[in-house]
Amino acid sequence: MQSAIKPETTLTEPLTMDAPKQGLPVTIITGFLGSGKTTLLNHILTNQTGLKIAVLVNEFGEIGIDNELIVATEDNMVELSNGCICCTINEDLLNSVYGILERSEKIDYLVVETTGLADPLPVALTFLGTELRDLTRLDSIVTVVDAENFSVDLFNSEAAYNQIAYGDIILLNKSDLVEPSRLDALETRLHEIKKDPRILRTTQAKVPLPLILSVGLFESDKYFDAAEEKEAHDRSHSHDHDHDHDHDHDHAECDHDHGHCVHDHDHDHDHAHDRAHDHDHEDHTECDHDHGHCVHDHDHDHDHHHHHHSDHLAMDGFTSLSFQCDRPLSVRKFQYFLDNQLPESVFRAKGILWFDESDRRHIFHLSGKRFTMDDDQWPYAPKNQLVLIGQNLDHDTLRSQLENCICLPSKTRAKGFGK
Ligand SMILES: Nc1nc2c(ncn2[C@@H]2O[C@H](COP(=O)(O)OP(=O)(O)OP(=O)(O)O)[C@@H](O)[C@H]2O)c(=O)[nH]1
Repeated sequence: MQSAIKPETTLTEPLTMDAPKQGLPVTIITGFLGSGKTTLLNHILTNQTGLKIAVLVNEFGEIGIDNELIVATEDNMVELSNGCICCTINEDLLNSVYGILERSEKIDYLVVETTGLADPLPVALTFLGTELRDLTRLDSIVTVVDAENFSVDLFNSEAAYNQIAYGDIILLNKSDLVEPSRLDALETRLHEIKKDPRILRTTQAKVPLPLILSVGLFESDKYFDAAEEKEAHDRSHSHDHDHDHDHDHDHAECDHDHGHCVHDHDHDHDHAHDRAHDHDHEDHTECDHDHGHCVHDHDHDHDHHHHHHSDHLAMDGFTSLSFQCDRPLSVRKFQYFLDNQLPESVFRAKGILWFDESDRRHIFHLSGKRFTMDDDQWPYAPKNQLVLIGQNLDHDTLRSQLENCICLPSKTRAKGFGK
């Protein structure tokens, strides 16, 4: 494991500390797959009243499940991007932020949720190393840690390591799932990665919002030498927050029509030793008329030459498989899939599921070995959307296993398959 990058070596010029930094305050939420980033986002959106918050969400899976998992609030706006913001100072992210800044309605705060596989540093540098530094003020990086699944070796990933190393605040989340002794051990481990970490133990990412928003930790802590006093400016944001309403599952309506398409987007980040820069894009489109939907496969190979962050997670072969279907699944077959077919290499899954046996919308999450299924009402016509993320996935096998979970419409269908 390489040690963390010294931030001062990555910034071309230090910011002047004389003038208080103006601009849109930004909080970056990072953390490994399934740690609770979207849960934290929903906590913020639900409880932070009085501020107009813009949200940028970057997802690794490519069918945009998150837009259905993020609570809809009247005041706030949510933008989703599927571009890969994990790699470099990113045009897409830059453009999305400009889009927000240029809106006529005033936005008070920006929250960026990165994918679980992203190194937060390039995201931070997008705000610090571009013209955005005059228009925004990076407030803090909040890192969500899954207390149950956090692994000792961090998947041998520098991205996961940097999520901890650059977290101004670490939420040790899912503390309900583990013994206190495990929490103590994890804190010890976090101390080894990071001196004086600010660690907050949480369940469902429920943290008092004044502890994580407008705290001005980012600038003062690490990225700039100047031992400047915290600007009074930072403090002048007054919020009235922390009404801990219960979430009432007010799901955003999806007005995107994804058609009947299955998108499959693999990110293969391949860091060769010579750091040769080499992009390899492949697009396959197959149509499977028998099942009445399309299959897009998008393989995305990056080959980076960043000296500092060499070991991306995706280097270890993390890919995502997206499955969509406008016919119901059989509960029994899906159960069989979970119990007997789903490989351990699938580390994370999330889905909106439609079962033949139920008229409810089922929300499926898997992180590590644990899965949960919640349900609510369909705000639109039922369909299935599922994303599986893991290492070295056998996409073809998984896809055919998932297709075998689909209920056969009727005996009149000519071509039977599966049982
Ligand atoms: N038991 C328990 N479950 C939690 C807690 N926080 C989040 N979860 C669940 O963990 C699962 C993943 O949470 P998300 O908020 O979607 O995680 P995420 O980090 O956004 O996931 P990705 O975007 O896929 O990386 C969901 O089923 C949550 O309900 C917690 O404190 N305790």
